[in-house]
Amino acid sequence: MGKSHLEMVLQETLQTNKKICIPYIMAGDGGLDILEERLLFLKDCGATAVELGIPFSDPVADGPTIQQAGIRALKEGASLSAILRKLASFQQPHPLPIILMTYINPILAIGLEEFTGACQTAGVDGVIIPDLPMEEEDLIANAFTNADIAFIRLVALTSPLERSVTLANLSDGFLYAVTVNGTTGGRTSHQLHEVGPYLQKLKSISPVPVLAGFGISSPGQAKQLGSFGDGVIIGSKIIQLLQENKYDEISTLIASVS
Ligand SMILES: O=P(O)(O)OC[C@@H](O)[C@@H](O)c1c[nH]c2ccccc12
Repeated sequence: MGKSHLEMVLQETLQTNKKICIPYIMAGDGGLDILEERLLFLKDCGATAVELGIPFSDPVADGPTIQQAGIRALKEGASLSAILRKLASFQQPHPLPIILMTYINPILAIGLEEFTGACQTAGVDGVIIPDLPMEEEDLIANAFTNADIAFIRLVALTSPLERSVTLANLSDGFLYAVTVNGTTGGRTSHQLHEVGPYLQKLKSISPVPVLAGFGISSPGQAKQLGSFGDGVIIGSKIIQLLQENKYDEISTLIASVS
């Protein structure tokens, strides 16, 4: 596979000695009509790419903030198909690369081929599927490779080294390093004596950039965790600040990473 749009944008950021910041928002939270505006806003804040959550009824990896955002989005009628149709209606290329974060069920419900085709039409650059174990990914991974969609793998603090190496080598675009044992959501601190060496180790073995995610909720944390690898992903805090209309704080949080 040639270098994807996502890979190029990430590389450009790192080449200018900046860290990568990928905010996560829930598609359809606040209605799908404000999605385009939010993408532009995040771009203006200096985000490198955006991780766009697909609301799902059984979000096993998510804490309360994202669960609530998912419930709001589902009430607004947001579904995987509706979100892909909406993205397809925006001007392309999108202001920044779009990575869908979806559980596997919604993909299987619309069908793998239908999904990859709709992602291409919608200008989706990458996909994260947190409940698809490496052992069961073959069919799906091949479909993404053929469609030129980056399939981003996750590693956990508890992943044995050998497994992390395999995942890092498989991962397209970047490697998502989960920095807590638990669900998504803001925490005031991380176990840095454990997380620091974990991120540094991943960085030393990974051919793609390593991004830290889960529990980052302040500029200080973002800077600190970003410094061990290539950048960070911030979800729950961004969702909370959007909900409170605290746009300046979002801007400060994203700017703190680079
Ligand atoms: O919300 P946090 O703690 O900042 O974590 C990032 C996260 O929101 C986003 O990447 C994400 C949302 N839901 C997920 C499920 C699994 C893995 C990752 C995610």
